[in-house]
Amino acid sequence: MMDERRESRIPRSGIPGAGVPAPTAKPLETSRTANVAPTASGPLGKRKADATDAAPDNKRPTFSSGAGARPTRSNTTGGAGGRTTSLQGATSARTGPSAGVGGSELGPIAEETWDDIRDKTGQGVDDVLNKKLSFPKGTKPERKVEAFVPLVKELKALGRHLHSSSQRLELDVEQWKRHSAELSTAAEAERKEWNAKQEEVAAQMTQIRELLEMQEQQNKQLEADVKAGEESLAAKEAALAAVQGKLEGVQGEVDRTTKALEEREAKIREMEDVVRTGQKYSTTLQSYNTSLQADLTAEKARRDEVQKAKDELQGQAAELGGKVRSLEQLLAYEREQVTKLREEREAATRDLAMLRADLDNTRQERERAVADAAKAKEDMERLRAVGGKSLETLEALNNDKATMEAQLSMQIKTIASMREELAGAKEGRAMADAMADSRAAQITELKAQVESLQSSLADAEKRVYAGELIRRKLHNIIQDLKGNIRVYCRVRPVSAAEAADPAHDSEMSLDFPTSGDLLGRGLSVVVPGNLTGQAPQKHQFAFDRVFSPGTGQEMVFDEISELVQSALDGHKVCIFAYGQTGSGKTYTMLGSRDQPGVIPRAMQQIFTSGQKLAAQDWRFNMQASMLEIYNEDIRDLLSRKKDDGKKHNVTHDSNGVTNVSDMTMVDVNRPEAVEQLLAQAMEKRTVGCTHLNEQSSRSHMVFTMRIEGDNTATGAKVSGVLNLIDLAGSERVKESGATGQRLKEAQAINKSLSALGDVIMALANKQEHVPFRNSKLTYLLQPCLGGDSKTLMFLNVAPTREFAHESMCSLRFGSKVNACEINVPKKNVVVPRG
Ligand SMILES: Nc1ncnc2c1ncn2[C@@H]1O[C@H](COP(=O)(O)OP(=O)(O)OP(=O)(O)O)[C@@H](O)[C@H]1O
Repeated sequence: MMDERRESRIPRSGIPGAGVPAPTAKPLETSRTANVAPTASGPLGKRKADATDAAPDNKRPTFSSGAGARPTRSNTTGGAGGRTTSLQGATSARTGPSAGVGGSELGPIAEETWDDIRDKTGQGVDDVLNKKLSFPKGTKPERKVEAFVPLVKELKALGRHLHSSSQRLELDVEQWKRHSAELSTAAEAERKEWNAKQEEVAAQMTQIRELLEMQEQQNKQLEADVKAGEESLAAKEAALAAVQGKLEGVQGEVDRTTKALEEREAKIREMEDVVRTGQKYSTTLQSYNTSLQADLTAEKARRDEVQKAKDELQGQAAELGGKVRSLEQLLAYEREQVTKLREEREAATRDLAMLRADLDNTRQERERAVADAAKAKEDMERLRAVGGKSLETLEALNNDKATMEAQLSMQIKTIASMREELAGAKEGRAMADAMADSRAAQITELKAQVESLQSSLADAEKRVYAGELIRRKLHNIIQDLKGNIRVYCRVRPVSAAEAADPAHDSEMSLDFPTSGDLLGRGLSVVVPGNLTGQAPQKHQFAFDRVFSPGTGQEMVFDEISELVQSALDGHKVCIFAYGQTGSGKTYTMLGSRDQPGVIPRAMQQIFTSGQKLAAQDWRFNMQASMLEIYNEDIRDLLSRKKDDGKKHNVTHDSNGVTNVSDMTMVDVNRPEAVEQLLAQAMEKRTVGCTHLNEQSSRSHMVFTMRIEGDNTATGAKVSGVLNLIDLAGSERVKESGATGQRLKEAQAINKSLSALGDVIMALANKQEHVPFRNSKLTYLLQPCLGGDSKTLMFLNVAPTREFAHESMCSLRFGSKVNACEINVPKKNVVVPRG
């Protein structure tokens, strides 16, 4: 700062005495501060004196540091003395070794550079130049000269400094000139280039101007168009405003429609999702179905094989049974023989004993006779000896002896023959014993054979039963997968009254296949011809199962027990009986005390299974309700009052569970409780005598059981519903002979059944609208018919020709129902997390 301040005092016109013109003060400063490079304020711009910044740059001149290099202090450092510029300094310099007097004496003094002096004394150029020395009077000239020496040195140094600065400046100027010439050349080239570019730009400008003119013309045209457009727009806007009003009105409608549409679309999307999922599921199910079908076919083949084996075994068993019977007869005969022989042997033994006794007697008698003869001989001898005995006595004695001897020989013969007989009897007994033993061995062997045959028969029967169970399960699975309503057709037997009634055509109109694919599934009906000449016609039908008249209640229930079971597994199950009046619906669903039907058996099964499942920590809570639909009114059959007068409404919740308002729900936990409820309900149910059925149901009866189960160990929950429905029978009003109240009932029944027919048709034809709401019955059955319930219909049919037309109608209806697809039944199970 100090330097700058001082140096600024250098006159701009130049340094007097330096002889170097200073173009401006700046070059001087430059030489002072950086004598190797022009300062930033110089014409060449700022340049660092740093050697690393010496990169060649064509546009900037480079300066050699040699010529302008500032001498280093060591080069210039002289002795310590002679550096002061003041008198006081001169005084101190006097002690220096170089102190001398006069100009010649200045030569040997080491020359200080101006920079050293300036640094040391802090003087500027002006200070030195303007320095004046004054001496007191009488100062000796030598002293004065001495005093002038430092000033001279300073001036010399300044002179040298200015000289070298001027040289450097000259060099700089030289370089500057060179650079300037280079720049001029470059500038000239650039100017030429620039001129060329300018010309180019001018040409472009001309083009642009032309374009602009064209654009302007177009703009004008456009403006005119816009104006015309604006006018027509204004006109249109006016028209639009008029339409706008109308449009706003329509818009509201459109908005509403759009909203409805969006809702519909959302629903459609939802449905599509459901359909897609369903399709995926269906594909999976189809493949599963195919594999099940294959399994079923294999199972059927196995069943057929087993059946064949069973038949063979049964044949063998029958044959063996015959053999066993004949052997048993033989055995009985042999036993009889053995008994007889035993008796004979005992009789022979008894005879022998008697003979032995006789023999002993005879022996004794003979011995006695021999003794008597010996005595008589002795007597005779004695008489002869005495000489006086008569000849007659002797002869008599001889005769006695002869008789006795004859008797003896006869007895000996008898004994011999008796001995022979005894030996023969003994032989016969031994033979009989041996025969009896061999027969007994044969019988044991045969018994073992029979037992083994019976056990293999039992095995075969077990296998047949197991195969049958598998078939039934597979059938049920397939039914579930198909999602169809199952139809089991049941044909009742001809009643005694029908058989006895001469006016009743009690010939069978139905026929059942005895073999082949439709065995147990098919039936044909012959519709008799009529007076108009129409020939009798035979129609074939096939259902999921057909029960011929001989089928008992147990077997029928056996076929649906799986379905009932699934209510306990959390499914909605619906079983209903349909058919003409008197065809056996109530018999099938309720049965009698001796022959209980589906409802009591289902209850029994559910309670038994529930108890079994208790071992696996399941607890069930069951509630029952019963209602009838009579003349389109719902009545609570479990209400204590005869007619509670309540209006009952049917609703279905989002899970497809049906609720009927104000119904009596009874907790049931044992089958007997259900029996009581059934008895109570049956007393209340509307039943009447008709021409066709003594105890005809005049209403549709619905028994509902809700089953809630939870597993105390796993926390799983199930919720199932079992709907068991006994529909009122369809009837031809004319033939039923109904009048008055019965006629009204019949009409209501027929109306609701025809509504059921409409619903079935709509479902079978996959119509968009299904008229569930057309009757209380169809609305109540909606989840069973159109939902995800497992549904089965008993199609009850009367067997005789009398009812052939009604049977035809029922069978056709059954086929339609069988074709109805409902959703794949789903289980209501909550499985706890983790
Ligand atoms: N499978 C069967 N075996 C023996 N008897 C039967 C069978 N089916 C029905 N019956 C008898 O036939 C008669 C009529 O049966 P049921 O009352 O069950 O008919 P329904 O279809 O319910 O008639 P409705 O519609 O008039 O009520 C009854 O006496 C019943 O015992």
